[in-house]
Amino acid sequence: MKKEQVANCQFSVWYPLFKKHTIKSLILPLPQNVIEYLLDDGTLVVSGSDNNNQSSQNNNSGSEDEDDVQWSDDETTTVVTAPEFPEFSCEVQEAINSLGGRVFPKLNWSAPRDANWIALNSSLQCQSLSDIFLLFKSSDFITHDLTQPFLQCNDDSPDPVMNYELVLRKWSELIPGGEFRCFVKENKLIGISQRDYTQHYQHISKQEESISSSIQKFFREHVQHQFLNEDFVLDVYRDSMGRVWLIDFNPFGEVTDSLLFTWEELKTGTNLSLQDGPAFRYTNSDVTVQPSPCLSYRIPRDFMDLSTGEDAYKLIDFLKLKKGQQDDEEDDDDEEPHMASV
Ligand SMILES: Nc1ncnc2c1ncn2[C@@H]1O[C@H](COP(=O)(O)OP(=O)(O)OP(=O)(O)O)[C@@H](O)[C@H]1O
Ligand SMILES: [Mg+2]
Repeated sequence: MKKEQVANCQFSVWYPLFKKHTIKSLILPLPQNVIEYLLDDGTLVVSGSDNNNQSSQNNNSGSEDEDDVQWSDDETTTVVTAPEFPEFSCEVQEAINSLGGRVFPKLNWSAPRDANWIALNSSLQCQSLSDIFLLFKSSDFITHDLTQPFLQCNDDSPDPVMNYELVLRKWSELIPGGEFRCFVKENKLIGISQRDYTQHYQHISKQEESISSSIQKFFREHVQHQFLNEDFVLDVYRDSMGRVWLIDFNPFGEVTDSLLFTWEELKTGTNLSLQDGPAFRYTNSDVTVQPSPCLSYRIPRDFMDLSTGEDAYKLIDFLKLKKGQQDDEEDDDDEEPHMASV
């Protein structure tokens, strides 16, 4: 995979060419100070959000020697305030409003798909810049775009000059069973995979032929020989009326998830008999339903509840557990750490 091929998959490169066939979107250049804020992995502070940090009430009624938890340390305590980007924020808000008030955010290539669990609505739907910042700052995919977009390229040409951009796409309720990923090699559509392979969708097996032929027709009429690379991966959506929409272009290589194919198959053509058109793969009913591919990016629910104080009983249990552990440690100091004694 060449750097140029990756660069060609940036949103602002393909969007003007395929505008008619995809979801309405706006592209805003990311100011340098916003990029720096996104890359700064200090405390996550998001401006414009409801910061109900009640000022810590220091009524030290409890005896100090009993509880030596240090909530603050005079030397290191600083008041962390969220940086403000008034001009950029106005620009973003205007763009969001003009797209109907709810957007799906991306950078040049990636959406923060690995961070949806952190949002209050557990979704990537955003209504303001602070919603976007919360997702972007929590996402490894966004960091990848910002820091090493050409990591897996194998040519030694200099890195293309980057102009980072915030992409705002009009929010659309896409039904996961309507999403497909298409693999294109030398401008030939060689494979189509159900995108959400963790689920079995009955309609896909029933309508296999009509889905495949409508995607092939869309590809022939609107995409083939019109994209800058001859090898690429195309994401499409087939709506309930049977109309096919373009969702995204991705590089043809390991940076892109090969879903129900392997990259070996796609690159060498093994197991793909292409006489009757592209190979079409979907999850069968007898395949056990698999976990969501982004699960590994989450932190355990308990940590979230503890850190937000969401579940007071959990916090009490946790403190009791800690206290118990401390007592145990005092009892047998030189033993190995252990989880719990039965
Ligand atoms: N405008 C939109 N409104 C609502 N949901 C969307 C929108 N665009 C995309 N999605 C959903 O988000 C998912 C990811 O979108 P997209 O493919 O643009 O992200 P990506 O970061 O490029 O993903 P990948 O890394 O798999 O290429 C899509 O599969 C779709 O379910
Ligand atoms: Mg993509």
